[in-house]
Amino acid sequence: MSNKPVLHYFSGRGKMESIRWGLAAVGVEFEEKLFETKDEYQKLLKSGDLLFQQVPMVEIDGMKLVQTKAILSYIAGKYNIYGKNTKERACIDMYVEGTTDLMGLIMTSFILDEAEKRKEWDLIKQRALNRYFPVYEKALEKNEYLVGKTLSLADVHLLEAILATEELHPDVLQNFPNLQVNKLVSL
Ligand SMILES: N[C@@H](CCC(=O)N[C@@H](CS)C(=O)NCC(=O)O)C(=O)O
Repeated sequence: MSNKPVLHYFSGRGKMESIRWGLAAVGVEFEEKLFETKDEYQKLLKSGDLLFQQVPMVEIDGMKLVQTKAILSYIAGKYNIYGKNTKERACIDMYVEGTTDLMGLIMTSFILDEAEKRKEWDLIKQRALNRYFPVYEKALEKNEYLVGKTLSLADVHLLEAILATEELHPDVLQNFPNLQVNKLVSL
C-alpha cells in the first residue's frame, strides 16, 4: 500500500488547493480521490470519515484529517515550513489568515452571476492593492521570505493568492517589487 497522502475533494481547486500547494512545496507526492457525482460524495459522507460532514479530507500518517487549517498546520509542522519558534508560527498564521480571507473572496466570486462577479472582482482588486498586498510588501522589505530567512507556509499561501489574483487582474503586482521577488523565490 502506498504511503502517499490521499486527498478527498470535489473535482476543483477550492479549499483543497492550498493543501495541494503545501504538499507540492515540500516535495511530497500525493494521490487524489476526486468525486464528480453526488453519489460519490454521499458515499464518502456515509462512510463517517468526514468529522463535520465536510471536505477537504486528507488521509495522512494513519489519520483522516479535516479542516483546511488543521491539515495545513500538520503539513507545515511535519515538513518544517512552520517557523523556528512560537512567535514565528504566530506570524505565519497571521499572514496565512490574511491570504485565506483574500482567497475566500476569490473562491466565492465564481458562484455569482456575471454582473455581480465583475463587481466582486473589482472589490478583490481594491482589497489586494489596499489591504493585503501592502502588508506583505512591507514584511518583505528585509528578506525575500515573509518570516525568517527560509520558505514557510506563509510564502506558499501567498503565492497561491498572488497567482489567483493575477488570473483576474494580471497587472496587480506592478507596484509591489518585493512581492515580485517573493513570488519568484517561492515558485
Ligand atoms: N472550515 C472548513 C470548511 C469546509 C467546507 O466548507 N467545505 C465545503 C466544501 S469547500 C463542504 O464540504 N460543504 C458541504 C457542507 O458544508 O455540508 C475547512 O476550512 O475545511
